[in-house]
Amino acid sequence: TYYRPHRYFPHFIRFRQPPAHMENHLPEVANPAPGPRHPGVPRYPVIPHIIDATPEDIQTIPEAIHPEPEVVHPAPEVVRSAPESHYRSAPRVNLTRVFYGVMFDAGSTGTRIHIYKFIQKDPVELPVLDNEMYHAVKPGLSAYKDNPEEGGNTVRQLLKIAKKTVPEEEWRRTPVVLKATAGLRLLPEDKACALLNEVRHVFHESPFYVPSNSVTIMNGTNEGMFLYIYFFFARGILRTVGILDLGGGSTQITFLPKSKKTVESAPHSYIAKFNLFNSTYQLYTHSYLGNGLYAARLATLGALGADDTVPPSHAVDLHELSPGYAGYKLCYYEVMKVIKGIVHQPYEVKGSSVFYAFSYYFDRAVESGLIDDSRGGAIEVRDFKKRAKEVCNKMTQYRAISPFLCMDMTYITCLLKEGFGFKDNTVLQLAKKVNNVETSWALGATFDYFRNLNIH
Ligand SMILES: O=c1ccn([C@@H]2O[C@H](COP(=O)(O)OP(=O)(O)O)[C@@H](O)[C@H]2O)c(=O)[nH]1
Repeated sequence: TYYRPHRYFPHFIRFRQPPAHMENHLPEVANPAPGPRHPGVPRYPVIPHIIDATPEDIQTIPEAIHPEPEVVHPAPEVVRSAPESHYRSAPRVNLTRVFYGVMFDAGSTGTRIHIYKFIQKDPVELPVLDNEMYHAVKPGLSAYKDNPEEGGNTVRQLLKIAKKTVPEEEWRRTPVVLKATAGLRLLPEDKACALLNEVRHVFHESPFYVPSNSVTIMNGTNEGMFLYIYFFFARGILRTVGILDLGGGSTQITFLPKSKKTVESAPHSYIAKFNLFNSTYQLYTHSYLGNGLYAARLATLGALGADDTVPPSHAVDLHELSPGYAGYKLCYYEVMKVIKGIVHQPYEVKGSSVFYAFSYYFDRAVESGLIDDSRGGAIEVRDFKKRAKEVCNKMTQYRAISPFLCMDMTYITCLLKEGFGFKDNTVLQLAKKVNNVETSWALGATFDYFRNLNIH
């Protein structure tokens, strides 16, 4: 568990209210539409609309579609002193509101809770993230597919942290939301439903506000898009950034295309649109289900079942399965089967953009000694390849670190080169945190959820 006090929304960015007709069309979340107030439904501070996700029906918009958000100089933080008579005639109203949001990330390899505290000084400004409490448990919910009650217990444990973090008087109006990713997407429907129902039950037992549809399986497009939104707030820039995310069950690629050709040559469903600061943005984003690191291991070993994303504990490396069958080249040949013909090569990755790479890209780069755990760092695609060769050809040296390191490093190299089509010299910026904030789609999703909860 850790507690991260920070304010990372660039406070110089003022929000401009988008047109009222803009609606969110997130397919998997049927959030309550703003409407008449219902008894028992908490009221939230006015949160400006920030995201418009419309995965389908994209029109090509002109090349210059990516304006920088308007930068407005900050209003002075310190309130100037006024004569006493002024206070008497016009007392100052404190518009500052504090509110919380609890987002669960039910991933294939673990369940994580993000407890966000927001401060909004003015209803027309974007709220500022004051701090975040984060805790993760392993394994993920999908590991409890045959025992949903146990899965529910992991969520119950994490909710205890939320109760300790959120002041009691705020519980009733603090929403709890869980979004599941690849682990549950890969389960048979009945098993996934049983787990989601159990979580719903646990949520309703809790003193928090449970919005309708607060427990869902998120679609891959939104996973990529919410991570992008997170990145925007963490970095304060939207231009020329690409993101690669490698989870246990799925892998995502998301970037803001610079070239019209990228949009035109991409499969229709890979282009998503959203609205931020009154501007429309088009993203290239896709999640490859079954191409996460753990799922790829199983597929390479020929052991992928429909409802498995985590290898059994007795799983062994490819080299152990086939004595004498060692070395980078042979491993590359095997993992290639998991990628070939599945992964689309966007037109633009051949260019010189820098891509940020998170999650298992980061973890494996650390384990193989390519980067430092605390600092992260920039490497080239060819560095993954070089280190993969070293690891595979010196298995005895690396086996103690991870018996799967050769396969994982080879898979990452193959995914980047043969899958997405990156050049050897493409720079990958590896990070666990951006501006001291751990990378997660959870923040983008929390903002989107709050907008929909904005019941007047
Ligand atoms: O808040 C988070 C959530 C996940 N991860 C990383 O994401 C990877 C696993 O993702 P997950 O289990 O969610 O896989 P998915 O279900 O998306 O395939 C691991 O490297 C985690 O350390 C992380 O760094 N921070």
